[in-house]
Amino acid sequence: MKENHEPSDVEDYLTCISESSYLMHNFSDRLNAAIRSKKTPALVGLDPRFDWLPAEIVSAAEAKHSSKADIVAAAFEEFCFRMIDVVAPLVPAVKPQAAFFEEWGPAGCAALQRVIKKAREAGLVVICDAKRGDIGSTAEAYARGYLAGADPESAIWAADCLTVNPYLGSDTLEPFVKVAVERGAGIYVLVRTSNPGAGTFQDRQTDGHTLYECVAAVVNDLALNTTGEGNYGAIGAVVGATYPEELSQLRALMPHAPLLVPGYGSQGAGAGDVAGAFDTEGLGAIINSSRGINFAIRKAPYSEKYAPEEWEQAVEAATHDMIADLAEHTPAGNLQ
Ligand SMILES: O=c1ccn([C@@H]2O[C@H](COP(=O)(O)O)[C@@H](O)[C@H]2O)c(=O)[nH]1
Repeated sequence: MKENHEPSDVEDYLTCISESSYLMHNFSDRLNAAIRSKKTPALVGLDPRFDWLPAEIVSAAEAKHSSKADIVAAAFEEFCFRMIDVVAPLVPAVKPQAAFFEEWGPAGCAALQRVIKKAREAGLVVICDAKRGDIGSTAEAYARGYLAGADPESAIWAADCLTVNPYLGSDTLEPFVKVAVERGAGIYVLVRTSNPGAGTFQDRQTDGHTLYECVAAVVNDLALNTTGEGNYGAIGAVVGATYPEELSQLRALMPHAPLLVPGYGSQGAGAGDVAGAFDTEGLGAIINSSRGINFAIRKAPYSEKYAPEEWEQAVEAATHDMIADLAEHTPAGNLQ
């Protein structure tokens, strides 16, 4: 693939920044240190859904607030804070899903901001899943707003990393790459998503290559040019666990890109499906589960073992089970 990828301004730009001292704060180096320290690539998504929240959290929010948006935002914040308290000792990173917070306007956005801050203070790497992307000059505003990287004071949203939509073209990735490298932050570019209709556009072929392979080639170039101490760059790829063959193919096509792999658990993928995402050390990928951890109490075996008010114990047990599952069935076992 790489030989078909035409040189671009992105590459010229990367030649300049590759000597920058900012690379000492490389996102992948920080993420891999966290993965090694927790001995697992399990990533907990923070996807609060009001109808599924514990009753005590909802009643406490209702007692303090009158508008629906304020009630929901307060409940989301409390739920996520308590999720963070449970999972921070166990996993390297969390992924708040911005959509659930944005739905509730300014109150929801303020809650998201505090959740990100709390997660960072708990020592977690924070990946904000907001799937941003726009023409270059606008993309830069997104990048400046979300990407704080090594210094949490450098951006309002203060995330370590942001998910990015590449549909507008490789030039629109440039501002994200620039800000990420300057601040020691990272981005995960959508390459092969986990949804059932992912292939509608992503599998379309041009000159014998699918669209997702073309995006993967660009991502790997960006990753290669933003490596720090280790093999992986600050620019990674989102690749769904629900397409295991493509996941293994993309691991090989993007040897320098860290992978963010959603689809484990509630979307049906298991540990065997994500084994191909890792290198032999058990690095190179983080595996996300959101509903399966957040709302473990709603499903067997946790619903049988714990009372509804013991939902945090269910979260803890589900996180331990995911960690053990990945350790047993994937190269992540080599981290133990
Ligand atoms: O291809 C993609 C990209 C992002 N997501 C997001 O990940 C979580 C998955 O949640 P589960 O409850 O574990 O299914 C969610 O926030 C999605 O928006 C994805 O699923 N697939």
